Amino acid sequence: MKINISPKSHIRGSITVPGDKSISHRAVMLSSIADGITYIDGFLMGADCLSTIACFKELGVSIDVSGDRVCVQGVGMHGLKPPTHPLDVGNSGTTIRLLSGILAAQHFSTTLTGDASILSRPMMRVVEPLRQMGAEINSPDGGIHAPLIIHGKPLHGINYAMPVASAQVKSAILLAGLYADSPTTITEPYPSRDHTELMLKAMDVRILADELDFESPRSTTIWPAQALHCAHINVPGDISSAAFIITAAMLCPESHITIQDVGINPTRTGILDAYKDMGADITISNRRLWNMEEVADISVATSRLHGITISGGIIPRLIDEIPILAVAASLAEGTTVIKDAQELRVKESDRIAAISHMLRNFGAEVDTTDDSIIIKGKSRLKGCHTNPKGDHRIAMAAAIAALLADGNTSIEGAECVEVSFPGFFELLNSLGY
Ligand SMILES: O=C(O)C1=C[C@@H](OP(=O)(O)O)[C@@H](O)[C@H](O)C1
Ligand SMILES: C=C(OP(=O)(O)O)C(=O)O
Repeated sequence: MKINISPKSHIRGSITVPGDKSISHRAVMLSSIADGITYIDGFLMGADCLSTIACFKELGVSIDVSGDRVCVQGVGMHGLKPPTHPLDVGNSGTTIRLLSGILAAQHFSTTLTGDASILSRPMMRVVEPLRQMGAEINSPDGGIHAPLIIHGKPLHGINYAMPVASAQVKSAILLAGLYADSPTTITEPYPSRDHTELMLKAMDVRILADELDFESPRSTTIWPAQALHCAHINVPGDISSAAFIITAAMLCPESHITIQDVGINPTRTGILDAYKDMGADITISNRRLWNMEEVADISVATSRLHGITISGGIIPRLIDEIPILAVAASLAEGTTVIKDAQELRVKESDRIAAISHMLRNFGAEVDTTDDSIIIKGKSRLKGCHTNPKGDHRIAMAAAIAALLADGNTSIEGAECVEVSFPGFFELLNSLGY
């Protein structure tokens, strides 16, 4: 599907964004292996989270969807059934990696596969620690890429130092650790999102993490569990989706927007910190807790931005927001340098290459290295024809750039936004004029 976008002069309104993708995945996974029924409200009906639901249905869990409420009839930690054919995770890295941790401990074998992007993403980062725990995981190339063939085994607790800060790897190990015969400790170089830990804690699992210090390694220990208990999960709005609207409001003239009920877990708010450092007019109000997750309303007004340099511990806290941050940087005064971002090379696409390709299409000045992006502001963006090649975050970043460019833009294959933000274009249309 090709979408045409013309510039907008104002972005105004009071809105909500769809549910958090990371929390939605975890809600289905954990309630499936919990005892009893769980109601999940505000679930993200995006393609990635629907893949997670489809996989658990194949594993014998009864899951009903009505509106944005999901009802999961938990089968207990040992109640999953062997699937009759390979499980398809679609485009979702979170699904394949977290599910690997659960399947490694089952009494049956499963094959996990996905789309072309998934088949090219690195899997050894989960295969290696799960093998250390006793799992048997194979693939045609020895575990480097999916399809993964997982033969469930009795697992042992391990002490594991993760080479990269990745919530998917950490969560896979924690989920396997639920089933192990002794405690498991994981240390990450910097804290990554901790939704799995908070949800497990809310389900009465014994789990303990170091105090949050964004610039230091963080260790987390999980003790084996007998059972998980849950009844209701309210999913907050996804800050990664809100970031696109926040950016549009900061950069369009005479704009003001409030986004209600957004998750502001501190392991996810790197984008707000970076934007504030760039001079953004952002206010957080109405803070409260939903199932141990912090939630708030975020208000943003048109802002004069300047370039910044970011590196180290903030990177995992805004990893999915770097495509849209790069658009903001192209319109900020001065240069922005994003360092230590090598993980972007192994997302749905090589996002370092994709960001620079997309921004150059709009006429911005961008340089890259193996692990960094350097953006020279302040460009005058020019409408263009661009193809995000199936990467939802690149497509949405291009759409926001298009609102701010001179002339019209067309985005090829724009339907990929459904992966994480169903209704994105409709929402954008309803906000500006
Ligand atoms: O755990 C999660 O829900 C996610 C973790 C991040 O990936 P990594 O763990 O690979 O950094 C992020 O990019 C992804 O969109 C969602
Ligand atoms: C990287 C992403 O997701 P995943 O790894 O789950 O495919 C993303 O949503 O930007």
